Amino acid sequence: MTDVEHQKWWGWGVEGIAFHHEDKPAFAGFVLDKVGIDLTQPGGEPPTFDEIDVPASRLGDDLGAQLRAAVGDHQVSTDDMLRVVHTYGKGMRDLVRVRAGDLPRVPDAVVYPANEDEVRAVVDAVVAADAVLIPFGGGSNISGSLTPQPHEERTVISLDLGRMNRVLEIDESSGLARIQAGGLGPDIEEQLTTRGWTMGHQPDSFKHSTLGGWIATRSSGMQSDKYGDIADITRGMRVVLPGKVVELRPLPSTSTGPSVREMIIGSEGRLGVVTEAWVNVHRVPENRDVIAYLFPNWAAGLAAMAEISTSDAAPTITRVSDANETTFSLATRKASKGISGKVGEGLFEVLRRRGWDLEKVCLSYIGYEGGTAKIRAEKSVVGKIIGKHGGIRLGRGPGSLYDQKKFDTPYIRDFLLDRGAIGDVSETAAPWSKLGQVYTTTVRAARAKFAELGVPGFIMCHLSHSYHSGACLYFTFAFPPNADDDFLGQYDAVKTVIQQSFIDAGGTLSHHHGVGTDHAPWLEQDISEAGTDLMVGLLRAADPGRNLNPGTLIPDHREW
Ligand SMILES: Cc1cc2nc3c(=O)[nH]c(=O)nc-3n(C[C@H](O)[C@H](O)[C@H](O)COP(=O)(O)OP(=O)(O)OC[C@H]3O[C@@H](n4cnc5c(N)ncnc54)[C@H](O)[C@@H]3O)c2cc1C
Repeated sequence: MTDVEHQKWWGWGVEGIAFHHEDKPAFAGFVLDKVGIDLTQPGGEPPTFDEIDVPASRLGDDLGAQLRAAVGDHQVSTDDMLRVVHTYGKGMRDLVRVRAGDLPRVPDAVVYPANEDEVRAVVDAVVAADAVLIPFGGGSNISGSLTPQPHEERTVISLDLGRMNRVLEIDESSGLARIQAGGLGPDIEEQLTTRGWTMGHQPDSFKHSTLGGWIATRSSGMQSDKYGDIADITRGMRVVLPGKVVELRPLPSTSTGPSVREMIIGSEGRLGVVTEAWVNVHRVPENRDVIAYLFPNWAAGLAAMAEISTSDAAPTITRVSDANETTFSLATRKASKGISGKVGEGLFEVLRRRGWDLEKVCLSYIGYEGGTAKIRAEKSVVGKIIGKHGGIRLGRGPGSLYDQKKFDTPYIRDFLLDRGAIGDVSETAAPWSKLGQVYTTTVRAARAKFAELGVPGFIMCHLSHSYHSGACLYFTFAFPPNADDDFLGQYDAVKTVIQQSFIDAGGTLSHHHGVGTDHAPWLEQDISEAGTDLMVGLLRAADPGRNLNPGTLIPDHREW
C-alpha cells in the first residue's frame, strides 16, 4: 500500500487537527451575534465512514493489469476510503456532498506513479482504454476541478502524484529549481531551505497542496507581491500527454509566439499531467517582518494599498481587512496573547477620542523581507503613506499573530458545518479604479440574498495580492441555511450572486482559485464567447476523446 498521506475524507487537513473556540473568549459572542449560532450548545459530528455507501469500483481486469504493470501492484488501489478521498476537493459543495454520502461517481482506482515514465505508461494505458484520467495533487482545490462527471460511464482513474515530491536540482547561478509536481508546500520548502533557498509561494492551503496543483489552478500565495503568482514563478515544465511529452525549458523570457507555458498553467489537468517544473527560487531572506496597521475606514485602507503598490517600497504582503473582517480577527484572538497589549489596553478608546468611528476600523498587515537597511527604508515609505491616509502602526506583535494563524483558519469551515452553518469564500481581482465598486455591489448582493432567504448572514472581505494595476478582493461569507429549504441550493444562491457581482462590476471570476466546475458558468462572461472558442479549440485538439479530466474549466454546453 502506498505511503502517501491524505487529508481527512470528510474535511480539511489531517485527522486530529480542528478549529477550537474555547481559547478565544470573544468568538462565541461574535458567532451568536452575526449568524445566530449558539456555541454553548454541542456541535454535531461528521459522519463515520461506515455510514457512507461507496459505489463499487468498475476497474476492468485488462486496464487493472496494465496499471499494475506500469506502477507496481501496491501502487494501484481500489480501496473505498482512498477512492472517496480522491472524489472531491475541499470546496463547500464538496464538503457538504461528501458528508452526505452523495457519491454519484467515484474514481474506480487510484494510481500512484513514482516517476515520469510511470506517468507516461498510465496516461497511455488509460487513453488507449478510452477511460478517464484525473490528475490529483493535494486535493485542496476549491472550485470543483477534480470530481468525476456524475454520469461518466467510462472507467475513471485518479492519478495521485504524491510520490513525486523531490527537489531534483537547483541551478544556483540562475535562481531556478527543478521540482517534481507532487511535492506539497512543506516538502518543497524543507528541501529548498536546507540549501538556503525558498520558492516563497505560500497559499493558505500550503500544507495540503502541491506544485502541480498550483500550476494547474493558477495559484497565488500570500507573498505574491514579492514572489509573483505561480504563473510568474513557473519558468519551465514537463507535461505528459498521450504518446508524448511537452518539454518547456526554463527561460527568463521568450518570443516564441503564444505561450505554451501559459496554456498549461491553469489547465486543470485537461492538457496533460505536469510531472515537474522549473521554478524561480530566492535566497532565504535575512529578515522577515509582518507589521500590523489600523485604518479609520475601508476607503482609506484601499487608497493606501493602491499608493503602496506604485511606491518605492516593495513589500511581500499588502493586506487590509474591511471592518467586518477586522471584527472577526479580533474575535478569534486568544485570551492571553491578545492582538497586542495596545489594542487590549485601550487603544480603541484613544482612537474613539480622536474621532475614529470604531465600527469602521480596518486592520492591515504589511510584510517586509530582506536586509535590515532595505526593510527600514521600506517601512519608512509605507509608514508615510499609511499616515497620509489616516492610518496608524500597531506593530510587530499583531503582525506575528497573523503569521501564526494563517494556516489554522481553514479549519473553521468544518467547525461551522458541524453546527449546520455554511462558511465559504469567493475571490476576484479588478483594476484599482473598480475595486470600490466590486466591494460595494458584492456585499450588497450577498446581504440582499441573505434577506431573501430569511437567514442571518455575514460577509467580510480583505484586499490582498497587489499589482501595478489592481488587486485581489477576497470575500468570506457565512450563514446558517434555512432548515426548510435545500441546504446546497441556498449556498448556490448566495455564491451565484457574489460571482455575478464580480463580473458585473468589472472583476474576474477568480483571482487564484481557478475555474473548475463551480466558476465555469461565468467563463464566457469573463473572457468572451470568442475567447472561450479559443480555449475549447485548444482543449479539443489536445484531447479529442475527452479522456483528460473532462467537465472542468469550461461550461457544460461547450463540451464536445
Ligand atoms: C482552505 C483553503 C485555502 C486555500 N488557499 C489558497 C490560496 O491562498 N491560494 C491559492 O492559490 N489557492 C488556495 N486554495 C485553493 C487550492 O489550494 C489551490 O487551488 C491549489 O493550487 C490546489 O492544489 P492541489 O495540489 O491541492 O490540487 P488538486 O486539488 O489536487 O487539483 C486541482 C486541479 O489541478 C489538477 N492537477 C493537480 N495536479 C496536477 C498535475 N500534476 N498535472 C496536471 N493537473 C494537475 C487536478 O486535476 C485539478 O483539476 C485554498 C483552498 C482551501 C480549501
